[in-house]
Amino acid sequence: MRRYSFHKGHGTRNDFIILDDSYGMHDMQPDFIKVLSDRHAGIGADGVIRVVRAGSVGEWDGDPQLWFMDYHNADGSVAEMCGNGLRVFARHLVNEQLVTTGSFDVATRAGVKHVEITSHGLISTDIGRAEVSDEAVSVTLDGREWSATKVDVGNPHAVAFVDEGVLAELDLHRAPTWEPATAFPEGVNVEFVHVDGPGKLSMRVFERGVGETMSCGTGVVASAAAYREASGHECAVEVTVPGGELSVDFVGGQARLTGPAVIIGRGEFWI
Ligand SMILES: N[C@@H](CCC[C@H](N)C(=O)O)C(=O)O
Repeated sequence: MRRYSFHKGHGTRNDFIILDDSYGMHDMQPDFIKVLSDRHAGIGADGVIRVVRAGSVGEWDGDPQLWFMDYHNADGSVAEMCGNGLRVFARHLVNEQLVTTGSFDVATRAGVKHVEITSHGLISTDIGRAEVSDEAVSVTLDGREWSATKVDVGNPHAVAFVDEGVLAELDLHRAPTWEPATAFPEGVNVEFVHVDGPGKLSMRVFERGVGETMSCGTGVVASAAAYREASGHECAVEVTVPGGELSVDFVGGQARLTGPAVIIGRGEFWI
C-alpha cells in the first residue's frame, strides 16, 4: 500500500483530483485512475490531473521545465486537452507557488497553452485553434437524431444545436452515438447547445470517458466555434452550462476561454 497526497478542485463544477508528481514517479494506470475517480469507493471526480515537469513526460519534446497537465478521464482513458482542467491546474500552480507570476505557459498533450490570472479572480486560457470541419456528422440519443458540427479543440467534439425544451429534457445517463463511426475513431465529446440570443448559448455535454458532466471547457469552445461558423457572430460568446458560466473570445482565430477555478481542499489516500 502507498500513501499519496492530493488536492481537489473544480472549474464550473467539472471536478478534478490533482496529484503532484514533480519527478514523474506516479504510475498513472487506468485502474488507479478509476478507483480514485469513483464517487462511492474513491475520492470522486470527472478526471485526474497529474502535475509533472514536462521533461519527465516521454512523449514531450518541448521545454522540459514547463509544468505538464497530464489529464486522465474518470474511466482511466487519457485525453489530449481539458479546458476546465487547465484553469484548475493553473490555480493549483499559483497556490502552491510552483509558478511565480500570474502569466505563464502550461504544457499539454495538445501543445503549449498560455494562462493569465485576471484581476477579477478568473483565469483566461489560450486554447488555440478550434478547427470546425465541414464533414457531415450526426448524433443520436434515445432514437432522436441531430446533425452535428465536428470540431477539433485538440480533443474531438460533436456539437448539435437543439431546441430549448430538448436541451432541458435530454437524458444523458446514456451515451449518444454518432454517424459515420469513422468520424471519431477515438470517441467524441458530444455537446447539445441552444442559442439563447446573439452571443449567448446554453450547453449540456456528454463527455468521452466520463458521462454527463456539469461543464466542459473544450466543449464550450467547440460550441462557440460551431456557433460562430453558422451565424457569422464575431464578438465574445457567453456559455451557460449546468455548473456555471464561461466566456470564449477569438483573437486572430485563436480561442481564449475565461472562467473560474477553485481548489476546495487537500488530503491523503492509501492505495
Ligand atoms: N472536461 C474537459 C474535457 C476532458 C477530456 C474529455 N472528456 C475528452 O476525453 O476529450 C474540459 O473542460 O475540456
